[in-house]
Amino acid sequence: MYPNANLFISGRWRPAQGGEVGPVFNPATEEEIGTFAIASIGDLEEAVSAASSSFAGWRALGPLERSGILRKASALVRERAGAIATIMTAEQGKPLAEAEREVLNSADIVEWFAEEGRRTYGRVIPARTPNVVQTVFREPLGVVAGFSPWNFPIAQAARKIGAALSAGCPIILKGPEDTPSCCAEFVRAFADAGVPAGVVSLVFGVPNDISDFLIAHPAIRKISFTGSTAVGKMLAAKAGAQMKRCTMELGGHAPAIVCDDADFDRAVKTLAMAKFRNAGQVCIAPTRFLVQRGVYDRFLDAFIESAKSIRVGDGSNETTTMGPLAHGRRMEAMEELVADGTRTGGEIHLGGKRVGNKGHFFAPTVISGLGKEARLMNEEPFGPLALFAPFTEIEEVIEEANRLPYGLATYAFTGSSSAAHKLSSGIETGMMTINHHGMSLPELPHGGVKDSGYGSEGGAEALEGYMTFKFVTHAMT
Ligand SMILES: O=CCCC(=O)O
Repeated sequence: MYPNANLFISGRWRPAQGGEVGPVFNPATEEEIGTFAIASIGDLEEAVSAASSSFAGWRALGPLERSGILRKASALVRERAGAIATIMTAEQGKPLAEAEREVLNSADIVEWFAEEGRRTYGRVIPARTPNVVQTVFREPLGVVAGFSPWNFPIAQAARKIGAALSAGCPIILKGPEDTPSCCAEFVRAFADAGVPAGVVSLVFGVPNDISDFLIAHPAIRKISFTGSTAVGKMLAAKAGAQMKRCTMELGGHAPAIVCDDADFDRAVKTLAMAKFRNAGQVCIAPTRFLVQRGVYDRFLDAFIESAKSIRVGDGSNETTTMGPLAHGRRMEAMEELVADGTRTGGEIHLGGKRVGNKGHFFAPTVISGLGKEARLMNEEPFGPLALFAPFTEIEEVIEEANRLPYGLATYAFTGSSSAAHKLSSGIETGMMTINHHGMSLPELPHGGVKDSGYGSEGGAEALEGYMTFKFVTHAMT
């Protein structure tokens, strides 16, 4: 039974003031399975007013008590993981096991922020003159507007809610309209754990209307957005005009570099898993497979074999290892990108087309020989497309990695510490994982450079984004 997604405002679950709703579809069947409430301006006004009123109390509660409430929320999420994962699979499509891992990972994220929020210390700076005390206090910024995406409908909400609340900031989260109910169930854990009214609000609606209203509102002090670079730039511009702090976790086009001396089997296994998890709808997914010439043909063949073993299907079926794309817009995007790729000389080794004629299923796809002008070599595919190209020298692959304006994640496999050092120092990237998949854990920084955004959604760096400093110098009398 799919629960329709309501708004959560002033500590109450309720429909939108005007009763307006939008449809939610199951991407595996294309059937309408429920609805989400569309917030009106009146709803948003109430959410901002409740959040503003809650700020002083939440801040005054202090890190220890806030931590206790967050730990309780995290425990509730763990207890409810099975039920929440079932909803996620129904509305987002990912296989049940992946959905459950995401829910548990989200509980970890909240728990980690609960702990780290207890360590938001200031500092004392020795003064140049006697009887002067110079102190730097770290204070919560105020009410946050968070915008979380449909690809990880809970994990990305967890990063924003966890960081904001542990820092002492109330948050109004605009959840993903394509996958609203699992996000609502996640927020329910905070409500049930005793987060005071107004400290967390959840809204859905017309994204542009919501961002226009929230970003312009004087009570909102910080924006945290995860999504495409195009939308991120738009929101950052609006926020910039209002002098508001932002964390922007945007698109990527990750290079996956495999050198001749890499641990071959490990590289194939790790990169195939990273490419096709969540049907490639992952901001840090490896996209450009840049493989050194000595192992290029063998690696391409082995990767194709690995991709062939993927079982595409309804995520609620236990044997499925890759679900559908989350909505029809992604299917159209895949078809257009592949058509452009073949027009510009790309060779399709595997997939390249939809699977079946019902549901948004797109085959795991491997393409090589794309020119640098191909859209695929420049635009984030956000789907199960792996693009292969050979390289000879390390310097050449660094240049190719840096060619695009993106700089989110980079993967590298090499047995040489000197090559690893050249790659990690030469590539403009927010995150780099060498010889394994080592990103996305709660304690690690998570963010990019260049058009991939700024700020961090993970680690101690994330908390910085929700705090400001106040310097006080005091001459004792
Ligand atoms: O899509 C971006 C997030 C990826 C992750 O948390 O692993």
